[in-house]
Amino acid sequence: MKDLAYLNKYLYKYKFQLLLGFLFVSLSVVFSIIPAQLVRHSFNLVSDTLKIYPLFDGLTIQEDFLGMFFQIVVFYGLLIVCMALIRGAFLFFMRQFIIKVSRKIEYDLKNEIYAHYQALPLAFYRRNNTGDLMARISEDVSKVRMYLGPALMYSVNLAVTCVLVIGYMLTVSVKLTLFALLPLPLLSVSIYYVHNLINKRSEEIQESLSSLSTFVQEAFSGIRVIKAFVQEEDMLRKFTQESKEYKDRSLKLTRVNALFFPLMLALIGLSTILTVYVGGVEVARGSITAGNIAEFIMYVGMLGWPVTALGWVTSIIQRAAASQKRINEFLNTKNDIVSHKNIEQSISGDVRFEKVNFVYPDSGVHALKNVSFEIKPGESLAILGTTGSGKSTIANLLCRLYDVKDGSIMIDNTDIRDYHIGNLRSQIGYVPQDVFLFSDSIENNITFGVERYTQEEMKQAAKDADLYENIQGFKEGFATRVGERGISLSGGQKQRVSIARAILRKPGLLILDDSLSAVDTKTENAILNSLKKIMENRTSIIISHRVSSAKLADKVIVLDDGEVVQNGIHQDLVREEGVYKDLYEKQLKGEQEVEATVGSGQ
Ligand SMILES: Nc1ncnc2c1ncn2[C@@H]1O[C@H](COP(=O)(O)OP(=O)(O)OP(=O)(O)O)[C@@H](O)[C@H]1O
Repeated sequence: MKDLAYLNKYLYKYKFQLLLGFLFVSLSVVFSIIPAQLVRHSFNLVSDTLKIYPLFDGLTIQEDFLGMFFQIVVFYGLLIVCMALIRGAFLFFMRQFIIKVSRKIEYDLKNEIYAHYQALPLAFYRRNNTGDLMARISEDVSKVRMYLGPALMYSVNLAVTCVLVIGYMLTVSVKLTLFALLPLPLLSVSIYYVHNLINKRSEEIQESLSSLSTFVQEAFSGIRVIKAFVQEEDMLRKFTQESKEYKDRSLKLTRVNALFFPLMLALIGLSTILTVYVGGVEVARGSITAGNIAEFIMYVGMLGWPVTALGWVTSIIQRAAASQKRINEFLNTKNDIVSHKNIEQSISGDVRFEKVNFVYPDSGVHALKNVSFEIKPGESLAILGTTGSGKSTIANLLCRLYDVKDGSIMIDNTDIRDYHIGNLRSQIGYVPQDVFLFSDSIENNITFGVERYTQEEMKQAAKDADLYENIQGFKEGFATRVGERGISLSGGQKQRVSIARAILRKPGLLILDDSLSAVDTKTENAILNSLKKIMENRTSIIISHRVSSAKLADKVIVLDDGEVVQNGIHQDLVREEGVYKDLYEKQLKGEQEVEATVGSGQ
């Protein structure tokens, strides 16, 4: 329960609307009690009239008496209808205020969680899977909203109804009140259990549904592999199995759901029977009137729903508390990548690694060992190495996706940890290894994150990334949509959109993390030559497996198992015995073989 205290700040924010909502709840209860009392009066009136009427037998006054009696009954009827209308209006305002507040808090909470997610470091995303992140911002927030809206509303309704109705019932007859209320706690407890069962079954269904959707989503994304491996039949069998699981669980829920209303009606019915029986005995004794029985039956009806809601509300609150606990776990996760000095300055691209050792906090992998190198503004550095040797880790550290703990990284003679993170990142053009394009137009993908740009600048970025000609070939040019519901770009085209995106920001530091792997050597050379012009007074880092990418760079470092094993310039390194020369010869031989095959037309 203490987890839900986190939401108090929001309840406080909307306190006036909530208080108004609670006022309307109370008024609606008052206006549901008045009709019951009017019914008692009219019942008593009818029974009194039935007693008096025969006394006027044979007198002319009997006709007038009857007329007056009907008028009064009609008057009572109209009054009851009016009360019902007024109550209806209050119920409307009650929902308008309380449920609206719950929706507003749901909106605020989602925004808060999303903003917090975005601030958290990459390590957080590696620890938690996407499904879990999504569940907390959607399902868990919805469960919390049930507490803020319906649960609060019905709790207040229950409290006011119980105080007013039971209070009044006790003044009429303590004995009748006790008998009438006897089955109601049973109702509350059984609804609590039934509702918990319903929740359990619903969660099972939710699980089934999410596994079914994951299955379908993977099957559609991987349709090429499925067709190539002729697995359609097998996939259909698995789908049918998942689907059957979902159906069976849904049927189980339907069975429990069917229990809800009969149970409620049976217990309220039991209350009514007890009221009529015990009330009848009391009327015979003359301690209460027939009107009292009629009004008690109405009271029992009025208490039925709030008492049912008590079981329901208890279960909602329990679930909301569990959900809020999960949300709080994420909200309390601290971002450990922080700057104390928050320096904001434009960088010229002087980069220095000084004895950097880096161990990934989540996996414990020692990715960089004593790495030192320096790049001057305007220089380009190629980082080569075998897979897993730590190349991308250098890019991660430069973008401050992780912070270095041992050794230091200096940019323009300032420790990278002293920069304002947003300011630093906005000056880095980072093209990650796994290219990501949004389902949007090519233009929006290129200009992502750049607020001001001219069409000319955007086109120039596309030209420098050797992409312009390709885009001209598309019917809608830069407005062509990519990704889902758009066209599919080739691997090399995607990489070049990503490069154009980085170039357009006119970065002080450009990092290409294996971003030319999907283009041929001719395109690779064209892009690297354009980059040379653009990056004249800036720095570029080209991470690659290919020597062809490295030979145009001013400097090369070779990594092996996190260590710098060679450094120098291409011309020297190809002569020096070592990894670089081996790689160069292997790749040269590969290229010659390809040329020979193409040349002989095989
Ligand atoms: N985010 C991460 N969390 C934990 N461990 C990581 C993470 N990223 C990389 N590693 C580990 O660190 C080591 C170096 O990885 P890195 O991605 O820097 O290699 P790389 O040289 O870029 O490889 P490749 O050429 O295959 O991309 C690897 O053993 C890898 O498993």
